[in-house]
Amino acid sequence: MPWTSTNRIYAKPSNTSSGEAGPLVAIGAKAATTAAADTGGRFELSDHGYGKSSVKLLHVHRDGEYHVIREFEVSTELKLASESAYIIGDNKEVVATDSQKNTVYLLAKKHGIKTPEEFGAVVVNHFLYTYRQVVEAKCHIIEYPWERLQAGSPHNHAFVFAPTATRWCEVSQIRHEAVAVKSGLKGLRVLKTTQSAFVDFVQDEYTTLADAPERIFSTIVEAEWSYDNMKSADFDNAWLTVKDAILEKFAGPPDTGVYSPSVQHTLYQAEKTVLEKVSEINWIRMTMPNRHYLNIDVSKFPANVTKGDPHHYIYQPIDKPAGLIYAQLRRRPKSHL
Ligand SMILES: O=c1[nH]c(=O)c2[nH]c(=O)[nH]c2[nH]1
Repeated sequence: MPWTSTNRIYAKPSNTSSGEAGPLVAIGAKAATTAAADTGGRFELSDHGYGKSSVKLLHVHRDGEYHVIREFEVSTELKLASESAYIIGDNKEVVATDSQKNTVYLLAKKHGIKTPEEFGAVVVNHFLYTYRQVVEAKCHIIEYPWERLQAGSPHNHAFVFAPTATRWCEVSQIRHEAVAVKSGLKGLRVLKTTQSAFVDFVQDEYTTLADAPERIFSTIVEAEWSYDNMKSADFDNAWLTVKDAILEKFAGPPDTGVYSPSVQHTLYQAEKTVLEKVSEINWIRMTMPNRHYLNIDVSKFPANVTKGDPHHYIYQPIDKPAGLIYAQLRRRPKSHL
């Protein structure tokens, strides 16, 4: 799976007996020549990696009668210094994807799972410092949205699936570098029936859209962000703060709402709120597809059939196409003036 790794966050972990890798340069150099030799110099492997996808895992923490659950899909990926498995079919340095799956279960049993981000760091650290042939390890985790059942008061051990939004994270580490963590949410679908407009846009020979001073606003929000300092980050709190900031800037106060002049502006407001509220986040990127709900044009029908109860408004939901609107907001580097 094509992960992109970005900011390296905390200092590299302390060495373990098997972790340091002086000979890696030699192994890497040998590997680089393997493909070239096999193809007479015509081709080279420009990327490779392998792992186990979607290892499903339920973690139950039992503290007397009070139980806490978190359910995940964990994917692992390793990059080896050697290309030999690909080029000449030599598996002697290959940590089997089946072993990677087992490792996920065993690390969860050993360390528990406080947050997906911290568990991801445990997983990538383990692979890098157990196997000297691994040059890069990645872990992608999706969390299933279980919530404690409220039966008058919070239930000790029963939960309800509440898929408001899906939480995910990507943790990666290159040997001798710090862990990089990216967190995200997806599938946050929202709609409001007023306090949304889109007017004063370009009018030219390509334009048919009329100014809409009043319209439905609906979107399915995706957001991803990265942390400045993994050690001081409160990942659960950050995720909830991002979700709440998006909902607050989309919806506004319950009685009056908040006016949106465009999807672009609402998206920016949400990102700004996140950077103001969560100091550990150094950038956030959000995507808000504009899911259109069209007014039904009844003007061509006779008045006697279009006349109805003025409380009823009927719109046509449109799946495709959707507007695609995104932006990334980051902190400016501090000026040294
Ligand atoms: O909020 C919006 N932004 C746009 O850029 C756009 N374009 C469009 O057709 N409708 C909208 N709505």
